[in-house]
Amino acid sequence: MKTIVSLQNVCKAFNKGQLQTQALNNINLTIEQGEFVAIVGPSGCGKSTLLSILGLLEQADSGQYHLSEHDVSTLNIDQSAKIRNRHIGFVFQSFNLIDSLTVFENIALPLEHRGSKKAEIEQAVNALLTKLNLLPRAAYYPNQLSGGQQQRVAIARALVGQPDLLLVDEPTGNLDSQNGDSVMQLLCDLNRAGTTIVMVTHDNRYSQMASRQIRLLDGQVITQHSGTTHSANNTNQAMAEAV
Ligand SMILES: Nc1ncnc2c1ncn2[C@@H]1O[C@H](COP(=O)(O)OP(=O)(O)OP(=O)(O)O)[C@@H](O)[C@H]1O
Repeated sequence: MKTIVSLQNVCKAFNKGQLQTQALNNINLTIEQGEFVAIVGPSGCGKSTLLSILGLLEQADSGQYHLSEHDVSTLNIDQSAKIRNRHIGFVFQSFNLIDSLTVFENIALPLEHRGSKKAEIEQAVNALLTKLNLLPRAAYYPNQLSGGQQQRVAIARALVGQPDLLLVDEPTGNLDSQNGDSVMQLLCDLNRAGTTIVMVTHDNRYSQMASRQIRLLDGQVITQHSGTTHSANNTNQAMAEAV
């Protein structure tokens, strides 16, 4: 099995005036291809910082980060952007779609940045629109969509470049429970089809649907549990049991 993420002794501190916060303290973590990992823990324990480092939005102060076969511990901004575009898809709680672009154009963005050919972009975007039941909304703008539809567009945008790793930050945080459940169902389906996912969530119901839960406290990994390998049935069962 291919290792997608390898973190060794990763530390990250933030300085504000005289105050220093050790957001991550010696994190060691390996994530294999095809895993669905939930990162959980109380507010301030370092979940978002860890996701930002995994997504090359922040750099660790010390330690090693290998993403697929690349040592990405010490990249400059341009190198990080290039690796991020090729290897990482990011889904945010607040969707982060561009309001002035249509659904199609939003999803196409990562491939536009990559300089892909028009025909290739059309094929990839249309395939995802079909897969995620968004084809009838291709020409809509984000503010003409429900929250659940917007999050599906954001997921399509994150996937269009066929990343090695999908990073998902509180994907259901801005959604009602029905739309939240359907976005989680989509993530489980994508994982079953092979997508490697790391998700930060406060929602115990949803973290149980991942194949592994990593619990942080004060910037350290305190426990790791393997959950059930989800099938369509036990995804529904996990939701039902957790209500
Ligand atoms: N840019 C920053 N400047 C200063 N301190 C920061 C910064 N970002 C995070 N921190 C601090 O680092 C620690 C970890 O923050 P982080 O946002 O990673 O936690 P979290 O587990 O994601 O919290 P939440 O669940 O509330 O989103 C916190 O104590 C936070 O105050």
